[in-house]
Amino acid sequence: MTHRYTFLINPAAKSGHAADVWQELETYLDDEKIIFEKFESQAPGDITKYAQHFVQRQPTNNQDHLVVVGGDGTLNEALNGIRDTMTSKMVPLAYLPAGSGNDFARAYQLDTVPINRLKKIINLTQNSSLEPEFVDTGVYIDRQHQTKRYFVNNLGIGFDALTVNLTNHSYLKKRLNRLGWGKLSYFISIFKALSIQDTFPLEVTWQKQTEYLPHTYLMTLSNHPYIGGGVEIMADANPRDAKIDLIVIENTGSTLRLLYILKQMIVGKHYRLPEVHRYTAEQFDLKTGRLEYGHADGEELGTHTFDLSVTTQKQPFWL
Ligand SMILES: Nc1ncnc2c1ncn2[C@@H]1O[C@H](COP(=O)(O)OP(=O)(O)OP(=O)(O)O)[C@@H](O)[C@H]1O
Repeated sequence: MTHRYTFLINPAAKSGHAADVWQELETYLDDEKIIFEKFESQAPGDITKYAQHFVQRQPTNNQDHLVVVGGDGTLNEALNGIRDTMTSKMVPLAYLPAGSGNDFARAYQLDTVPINRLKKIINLTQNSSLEPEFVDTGVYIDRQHQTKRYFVNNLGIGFDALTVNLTNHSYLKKRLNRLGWGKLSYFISIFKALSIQDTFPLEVTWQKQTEYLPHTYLMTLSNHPYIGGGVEIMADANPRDAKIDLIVIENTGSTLRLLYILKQMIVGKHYRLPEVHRYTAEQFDLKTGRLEYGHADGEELGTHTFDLSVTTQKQPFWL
């Protein structure tokens, strides 16, 4: 039976580098006479719509494959698209990393050389003895806005969300991405965020326990160890255990102390510090008491107080 591929491409990922990646892939697909169709996003939100459309029209055979080309934000959009639809179909996702952070690719050790990754996806999907792997994705209900959304990597409130916001709006990001120094814009934003971010009260409830953390600086929920393009914030987070991992870092002292905590985080010794709180559970309820930035997979959630219920759901991926 013939395999067909639907590619959802975000040409704007990595400040336009993904468009070049796609050109190279398209040439290969044509040369190899692989049957495919492509949908290139014109604006944020398009990938979600294309993914919904794929699920709605997908016949019940497993010869039709959905491949996402872009960064973590693009993958987030695709995941939300396939889950938004009312159908109970579980659509496996294939992902070809072409973004700046690529934390999903890092977590699952995906090949980041585009042609190699494409060949792997074709191999995986055409080998009838292989199955997609079910791994954890985060699902959160925003009680204030009555919405339900999904994330592939992490959801953050406070310092890392502010850093995401500053990076996304940084004029340097584009330039540095073009030079291949995309990470530098993230580091510059970290320093800016350090001078802006204040602490906020957070209430964490899990397994019938509640903890109140009045001086929260950073709060990250994650399916796997990485945030921000390779910062190993929770080395022991397991993306296959049907549990969600949470880290909260409080700031009760000076900026110097904060820098020390962040430095300890980079070398993986932060868990032992009293300001660092680490949890793993099947479900969390989280409430913040001040206006804060939020993000999910680097996609901005706006600035507001948060009242979230977060758990995990398995999603099949061609890894
Ligand atoms: N055609 C488009 N033009 C502008 N922005 C787009 C377009 N299509 C999608 N987007 C938006 O581009 C943003 C960035 O995408 P994405 O996160 O995939 O790339 P990235 O930021 O380079 O990579 P990473 O998240 O891995 O660091 C997303 O918010 C997405 O909604």
